[in-house]
Amino acid sequence: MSARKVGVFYGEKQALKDVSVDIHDDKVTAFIGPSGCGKSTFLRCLNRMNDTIAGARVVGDIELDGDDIYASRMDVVQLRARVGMVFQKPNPFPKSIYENVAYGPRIHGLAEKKDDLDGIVEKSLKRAGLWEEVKDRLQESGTALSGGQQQRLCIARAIAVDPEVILMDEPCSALDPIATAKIEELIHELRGRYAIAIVTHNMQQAARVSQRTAFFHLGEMVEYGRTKDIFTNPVQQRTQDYITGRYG
Ligand SMILES: Nc1ncnc2c1ncn2[C@@H]1O[C@H](COP(=O)(O)OP(=O)(O)OP(=O)(O)O)[C@@H](O)[C@H]1O
Repeated sequence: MSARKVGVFYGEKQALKDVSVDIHDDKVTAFIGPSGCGKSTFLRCLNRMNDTIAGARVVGDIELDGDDIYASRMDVVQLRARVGMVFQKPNPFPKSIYENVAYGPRIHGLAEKKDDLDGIVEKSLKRAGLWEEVKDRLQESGTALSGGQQQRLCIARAIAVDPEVILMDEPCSALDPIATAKIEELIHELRGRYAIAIVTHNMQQAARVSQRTAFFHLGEMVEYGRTKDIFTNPVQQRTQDYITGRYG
């Protein structure tokens, strides 16, 4: 995906200006920066989730495989399958584990027969690292799982519709350290198969999981580059100040 000169307004107020970033196929891209700098606002531009916020307006260009995602002919439901999203708080549907994963492929017509659907559910749960824990209880409610399991279920749900990109908005902030480590491990495993963009408050996490990092401050994207360079040799003073803990 590529974003060029993206800006977002909430009513009259401009929350984000002139952001240009590439999300590479085989890399994890982290968005870091202090609270309120616009990381989540930018992430939501990438699958048009800001469309759901009254008064939000997006300017600039965002392309997925060369297609303008804001073009009027773009099918937004289809787009959100191609660019899946995982939120801060795990949000499984109040349905069975099986249904949480099967719902998307069913409405997108990805399975003709029950066997096909079973196969997609199993594959998605395996890729999300949850299969072994739930294979004997697929009919139990998704909401009865632990927080970390629920978040992996949400990742399986995103994977099930065969996305190209997965967006993660602080996916570990509601989880304990063990569940967090599992999600980070999973991000490593998913890289290569999906392009991943992750918003995180946690700089150590960004350094651990990503290969590219974009640093946001006050609605601007201050610096974007290889994660190693951003954390060891940033070009901008504001990046340096943030990573050394002077603010945020
Ligand atoms: N729905 C909304 N309506 C109005 N203003 C909003 C809305 N969502 C975000 N904003 C404003 O846009 C700016 C950027 O917010 P955003 O949530 O994108 O920042 P963030 O960097 O993700 O912060 P955090 O790390 O705290 O989640 C903030 O000033 C915020 O108050």
